[in-house]
Amino acid sequence: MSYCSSMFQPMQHVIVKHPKQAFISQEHLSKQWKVFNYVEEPNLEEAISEYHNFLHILEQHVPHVEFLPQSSSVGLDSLYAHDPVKFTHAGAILLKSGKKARQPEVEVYREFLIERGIPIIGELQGDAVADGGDLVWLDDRTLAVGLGYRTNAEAIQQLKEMTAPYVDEFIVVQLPHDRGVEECLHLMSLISIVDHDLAVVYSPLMPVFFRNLLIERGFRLLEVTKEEYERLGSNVLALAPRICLVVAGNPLIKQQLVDAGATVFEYKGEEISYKGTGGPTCLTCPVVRINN
Ligand SMILES: CN(C)C(=N)NCCC[C@H](N)C(=O)O
Repeated sequence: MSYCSSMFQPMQHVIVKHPKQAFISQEHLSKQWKVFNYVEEPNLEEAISEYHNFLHILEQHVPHVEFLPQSSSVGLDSLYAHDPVKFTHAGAILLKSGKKARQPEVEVYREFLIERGIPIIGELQGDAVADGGDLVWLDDRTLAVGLGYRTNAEAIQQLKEMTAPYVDEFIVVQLPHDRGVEECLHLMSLISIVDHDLAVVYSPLMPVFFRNLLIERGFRLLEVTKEEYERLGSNVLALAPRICLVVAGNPLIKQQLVDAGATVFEYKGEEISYKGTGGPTCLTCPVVRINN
């Protein structure tokens, strides 16, 4: 069995978490949204309705969708199932979030993966911190890792050693300070790969060397505007090559994707994406994508 080491191959198996299990109740949201640095308090009923539509699209394309359980040890951000682990060709690496309030999430994942017999190939140790949102497969032998507030140099060293058998090129990408340590900025906030030759990017926050490297590798870059970056327009989930899922309200990038030959699905993501700064890639943890 080969696990996920791609951002765009057809998704076969994905782990998600339902907002009922992550947000729990409106009372809980009222107490917790500031603790987790959300833009505003999400409305639970609306969040459930948005998630229903999101899931409908996901289930039409992905044969195996699994749900993380509710747990009193984790908070609102557990909705963003992408971050506590990263899949490689051989199985999952357990991470430790650079956001302290998210660190307990990995224990729920450990149990979940063990129960299902999904292999865990490694785990960050000591002071190392990293979020799944900072690890991007450029192809199945090339891993780009963002070095910023969520992923530190110690984690990068450990990840490099752990992934050595499966990775020919390990690229470290310096992330900017931008709005500071409290805000969520992952490498995946700046790039979404939607096919072997197509990526959505927000270039103003990207180092020149990385942008040039993407072009040299044959990626055509679709540029997101500042306004659409703020609305998570650069966070595009590929369900399969050029089959994309975006947060509604990003017409410019949607049109660019369509013009580049992509099929684009959209979901309303005010409560489940915008308010918690987590787009469709953040809501999903792909376990298996078939290598075509
Ligand atoms: C894959 N990407 C970019 C993400 N997972 N981002 C979402 C994380 C949002 C959460 N409120 C946080 O602060 O961690």
